[in-house]
Amino acid sequence: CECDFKICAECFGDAVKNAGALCPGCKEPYKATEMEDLVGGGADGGARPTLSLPPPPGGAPASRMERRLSIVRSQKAMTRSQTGDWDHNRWLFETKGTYGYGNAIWPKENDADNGNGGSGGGLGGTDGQPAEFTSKPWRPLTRKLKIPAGILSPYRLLVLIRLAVLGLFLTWRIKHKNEDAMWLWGMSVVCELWFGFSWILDQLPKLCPVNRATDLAVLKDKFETPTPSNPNGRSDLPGLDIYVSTADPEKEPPLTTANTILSILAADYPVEKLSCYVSDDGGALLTFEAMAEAASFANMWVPFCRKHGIEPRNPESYFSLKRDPYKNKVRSDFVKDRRRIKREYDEFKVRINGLPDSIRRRSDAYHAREEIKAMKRQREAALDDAVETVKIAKATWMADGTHWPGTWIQPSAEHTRGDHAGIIQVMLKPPSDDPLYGGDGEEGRPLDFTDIDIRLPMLVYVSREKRPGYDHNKKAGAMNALVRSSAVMSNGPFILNLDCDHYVYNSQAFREGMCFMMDRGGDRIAYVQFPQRFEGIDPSDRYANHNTVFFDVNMRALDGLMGPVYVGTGCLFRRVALYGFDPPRSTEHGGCCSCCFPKKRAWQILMMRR
Ligand SMILES: O=c1ccn([C@@H]2O[C@H](COP(=O)(O)OP(=O)(O)O[C@H]3O[C@H](CO)[C@@H](O)[C@H](O)[C@H]3O)[C@@H](O)[C@H]2O)c(=O)[nH]1
Ligand SMILES: [Mn+2]
Repeated sequence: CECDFKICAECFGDAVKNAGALCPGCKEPYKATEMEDLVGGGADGGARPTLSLPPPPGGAPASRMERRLSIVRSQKAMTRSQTGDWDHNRWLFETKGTYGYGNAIWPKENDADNGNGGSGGGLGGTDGQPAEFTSKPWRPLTRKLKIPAGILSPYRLLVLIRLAVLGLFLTWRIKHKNEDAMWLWGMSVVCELWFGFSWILDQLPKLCPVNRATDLAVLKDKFETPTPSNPNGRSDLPGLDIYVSTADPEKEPPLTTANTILSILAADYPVEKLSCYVSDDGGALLTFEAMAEAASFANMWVPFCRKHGIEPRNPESYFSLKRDPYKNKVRSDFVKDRRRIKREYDEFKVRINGLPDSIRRRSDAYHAREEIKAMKRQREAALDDAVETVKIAKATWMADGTHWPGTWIQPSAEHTRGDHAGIIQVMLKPPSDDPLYGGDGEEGRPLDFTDIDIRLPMLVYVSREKRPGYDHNKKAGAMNALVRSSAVMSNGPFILNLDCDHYVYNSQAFREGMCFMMDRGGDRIAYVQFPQRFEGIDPSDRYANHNTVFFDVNMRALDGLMGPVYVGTGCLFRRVALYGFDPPRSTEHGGCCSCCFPKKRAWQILMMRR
């Protein structure tokens, strides 16, 4: 199959026998040519079974097509950010109605509420489907959308004019030597040449930026719709491991980390396929207990988000939204539920903020007890000797009355930041495979979660071992430790990493990322990166903290070339890509190659299957 999903020869043989078999990778029917090649090239040659494959689903009726595309509606209301401030990013790009496809940027309110995505989808206008969409015999999960020539051509022209001016200037500079100050002249020529060269390097990728759109409805169709082999319509999406790194509970408040975790646990992705790993490089009990609190609050927060389609699913941001929370909410008990959750969240905050104190008090109490014990023991052991003052290290104690293996508040040997044991603790155990519905609001349960799945994804706390004399490589080291530890626990084929101060703004984002990975030819993609958006920046953004040029111009432009650079966070990886294999072949992007050399390609596939 074109997606190169590897299956063993026998399974493929079976698939060939069953007419209409789908490739388990991209859920597309196998193409007849591949099968003929396989059978023809097989050891026994000869007998070719006649195959009756279903016709390619290219000519789907227009009404279905329309349903799959959501249409960008009024742009005016969207130019205000969630804090109510003027949003330059969006104004700059969305006024054309063509910007922002398939990215995690502020999901449209209507989509967020009806929950079934298409959030990235949409066409610049209402006119028909894009050519990329209709020309393919299969239904693509993603589309590449060209930037309209009206926007790009003037920009290219400007680049050309500047290039010409630059050329003229440099010739003038070189031709007009300054005899009085040759050194100065030489140096400025070298510098100007260098600046010119680096400017060209900077401009070239920008000549062909791309936008991408995902189609969440197709993803749902392919992976989550009941089929004969999957009558319950259980999700077939791949496992996803989310890594959150935190290093220091003083600089990175545990409340922020807890909010990040909550936004991940509440994301719209099959619960049994999602696992969340927190890496704590500080090895702090404070972070550990904050995560435990978050896990317990999630029992309420996550079903609440599912029930009412909350966006964003980070409680701190949600409760500080300036817009009307009751808009587009249909369920009559929303007001009551929201009020209740708000109160619970406030109590949760108080608990988290009280943790440092409670840990200290607890440790003091245990320490006093230990000291008395030690004193007694000493008195019994050496009645006559001169009694020395007992001195024991002041440990940090866990709630169950044992020493915390990580960093202690008062550092002592083997309990400092750079020297402590490894800790791994499952905070939420892996959920059952089938949905577990909550009960009504009675029996002590605060909210009515009838028909709402109340399962939570797995949550694991990891603090890697650290010893003096080793280079722990900061965040990269933490990521490595998580790659290894998650490999023996959930081993999700995809990995997404986030810093503790970043959260998932759009609950559909994981699905959107997966569209790229599961699309035909997606096996050649090592990672998909989300742009970063920032909150709490001053309204006029005088220091350009939104970093718009970087995320929305440079990175998109590089995407049109060979792919953007990795920026360190918010990145969805294919796990095997991190395992150090050779990159996949660089030729063959489908298109012309595959139609010119069908034979060769079929053979290649065949070889790999063997
Ligand atoms: O020993 C360490 C040090 C840092 N971190 C984590 O690494 C992340 C990023 O560190 P930070 O100091 O916040 O760097 P920033 O400059 O804010 O981060 C940006 O730049 C980094 C690289 O320069 C990227 O790794 C980050 O993803 C990117 O957000 C945070 O989650 C930290 O908790 C660790 O896990 N262990
Ligand atoms: Mn940071």
